Amino acid sequence: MSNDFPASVDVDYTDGEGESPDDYPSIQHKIEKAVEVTRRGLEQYDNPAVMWTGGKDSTLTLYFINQVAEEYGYEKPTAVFIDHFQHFDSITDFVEHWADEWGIDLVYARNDDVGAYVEEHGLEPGDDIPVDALSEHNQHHIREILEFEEDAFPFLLDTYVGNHLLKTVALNDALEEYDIDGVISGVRWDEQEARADETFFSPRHDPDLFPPHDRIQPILQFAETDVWDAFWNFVVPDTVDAFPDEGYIPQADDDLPEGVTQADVPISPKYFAGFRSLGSEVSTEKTTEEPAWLQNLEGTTERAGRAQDKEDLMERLRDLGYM
Ligand SMILES: Nc1ncnc2c1ncn2[C@@H]1O[C@H](COP(=O)(O)OS(=O)(=O)O)[C@@H](OP(=O)(O)O)[C@H]1O
Repeated sequence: MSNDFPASVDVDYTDGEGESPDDYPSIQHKIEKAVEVTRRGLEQYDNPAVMWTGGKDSTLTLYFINQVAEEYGYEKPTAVFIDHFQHFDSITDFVEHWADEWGIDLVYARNDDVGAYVEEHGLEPGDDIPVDALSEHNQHHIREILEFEEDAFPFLLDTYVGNHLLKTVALNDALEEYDIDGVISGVRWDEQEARADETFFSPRHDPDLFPPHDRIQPILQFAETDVWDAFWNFVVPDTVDAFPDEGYIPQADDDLPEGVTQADVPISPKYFAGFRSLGSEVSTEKTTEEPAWLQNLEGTTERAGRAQDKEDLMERLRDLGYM
């Protein structure tokens, strides 16, 4: 691992070590830290980018970026949406609408080689993709990096080969193409065991695995319930004039302030419909129709249906560059 990348960056890679959401006892403490990390990130990296899915975590992260950029005069980073070909349809409409509204340059990262095979053969999620039909670049990842020996793998996101090719390889290629040195993402300590030891600035410097870069993770300290608190008390009132400044928590999609519709609120319609997290169309389940923020957040799971979370799959994917 190279120790001199990026030479000019001055961040503390141990910041957040051994901490958990409880070390930030109020929403104010959590927000203060998010702003501090975001500000340092925008200041220290030449070309940071934010990983944005339209999900609640990355949208909250983008809110802090917008605030910091506007207050301190930084350029807003490009937002990278990794299109893995299995998103809910409404998600791209959501990100395009809010990118436009917030003046964000949005780019799509895709593994085009896999995409072309899927398209040409009309594959559905779960169908097999033969390894030897893919490019040398993808075969290198499958054989040398993942050490996967079978002839084919399923076109599914939440699997070892599928997730790596559709998301990590697409991300790595985008880092290279846009020369990105800081990847700002919305990962949180409480959402996944494999993310519980992350620090606010985290190095990814091994050039054999990815274009060397750092991860900037401003909302590690937010538990799921804090994310919703931040939305209804800060993000939404700051974005939608008709919302009271002191915050307001709607009980349903028809319980918005006079004249406001769901489309005016920077929260994906999927959360209004009861989804707690937005993975892929085939891997994400909802267990109730109740809006996400009203569900029993502490007593039930946020990531129902995510096969990635099984065994040590997430750990292995993350070692190879996943978020
Ligand atoms: N496809 C894609 N495109 C761009 N950015 C992405 C992508 N997948 C993950 N991320 C980034 O990682 C954050 C956490 O993602 P998740 O926990 O929902 O992802 S997953 O469980 O690993 O699928 C995620 O934030 P949220 O999606 O808001 O949770 C992003 O900052």
